[in-house]
Amino acid sequence: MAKVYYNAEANENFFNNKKVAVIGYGSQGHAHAQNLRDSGVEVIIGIRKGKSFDKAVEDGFNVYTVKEAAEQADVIMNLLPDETQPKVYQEEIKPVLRAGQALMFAHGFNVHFNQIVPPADVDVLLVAPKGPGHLVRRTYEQGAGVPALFAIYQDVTGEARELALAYARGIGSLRAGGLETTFQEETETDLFGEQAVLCGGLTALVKAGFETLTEAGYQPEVAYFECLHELKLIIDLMYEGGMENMRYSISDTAQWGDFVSGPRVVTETTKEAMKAILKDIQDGEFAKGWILENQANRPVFNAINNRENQHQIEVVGRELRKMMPFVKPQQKEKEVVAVAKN
Ligand SMILES: NC(=O)C1=CN([C@@H]2O[C@H](COP(=O)(O)OP(=O)(O)OC[C@H]3O[C@@H](n4cnc5c(N)ncnc54)[C@H](OP(=O)(O)O)[C@@H]3O)[C@@H](O)[C@H]2O)C=CC1
Ligand SMILES: CC[C@](O)(C(C)=O)C(=O)O
Ligand SMILES: [Mg+2]
Ligand SMILES: [Mg+2]
Repeated sequence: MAKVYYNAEANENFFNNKKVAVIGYGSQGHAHAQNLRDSGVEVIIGIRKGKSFDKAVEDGFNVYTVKEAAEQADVIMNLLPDETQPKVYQEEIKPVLRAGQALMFAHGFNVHFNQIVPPADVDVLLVAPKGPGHLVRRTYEQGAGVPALFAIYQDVTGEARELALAYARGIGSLRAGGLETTFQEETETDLFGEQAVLCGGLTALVKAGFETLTEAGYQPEVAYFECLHELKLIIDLMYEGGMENMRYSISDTAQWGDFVSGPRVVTETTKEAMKAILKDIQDGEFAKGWILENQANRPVFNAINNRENQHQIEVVGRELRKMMPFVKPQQKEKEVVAVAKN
């Protein structure tokens, strides 16, 4: 089994007399910054003027431009969106990078696909939480954490590994476990996971189930509860104790249906499609498409996003959730609804 690192294996004093600049204050940025601060690390924020800037100030941080923050920090954690990182790096980080500083990422995309080529005299590493930023913060506050991968791309100071572990500890990830990897493995597995299983695979599965029921004449509200709402309850059981634990809790009828019908939905053809997705990731085809889509100002991304937000499962879900005050939107929902109405 791979070695898994926990709090005891990280140097809790590593950040004494060191300053961390968290660049970006979005999903991961706010979580890293607040968790590190609560772990006793001196954190400053580098961000453009706007919503995140105001939020970081409101949360009590010293907030600077990206350039100013990068200049005064020992460790620079790059938490801008992947697609904006190369330009901001070229214009605001690279000009002030000093030998011996550490340049960090939470995803290897730009380094692995050569969109950012760091100079040879800085440490380059990643600490990539395996979970959404808002959960990185929420679980930390609950005394738990989200597991993380860490990888060293360049170690000029001889301290990069110690930094990676101390950083992962500071954001709470070593409460759950840290695994060493490479930039290549983190990038390719992360892209594959989000496309084929966690986000793309899951939403496609849920929509197909919902559409199958509603097209057969069943009530959309019933289909919503069956295919989306209950998913969290089922996933919670898998999160807590694997598929075995979920199957222990469901009826034997459901378990038999799971065994005989699951493989009819996810077939060898599905696996072939997954292999094709993985190949596109490995040979850079997916990265190329995403970079070009951003250069063209995201026409396809925006069109699909609007269409998805208006899908019947989303419209019905918004109404049903209003009657479940315990299912509170914790972050984005208001903005998503506003976009869907436009
Ligand atoms: N989202 C997640 O949970 C995960 C993300 N990651 C990785 O973490 C990194 C950050 O992603 P994520 O947290 O989703 O990013 P978000 O989109 O949530 O946040 C991006 C932040 O960067 C700011 N920003 C955007 N453009 C600029 C710019 N040109 N100059 C200065 N600031 C800017 C935004 O500010 P503003 O409000 O002004 O737009 C915002 O604060 C990525 O590498 C991603 O792959 C890794 C694991 C999980
Ligand atoms: C699953 C999506 C993710 O990879 C993540 C939250 O880990 C991301 O890029 O947001
Ligand atoms: Mg991920
Ligand atoms: Mg990802």
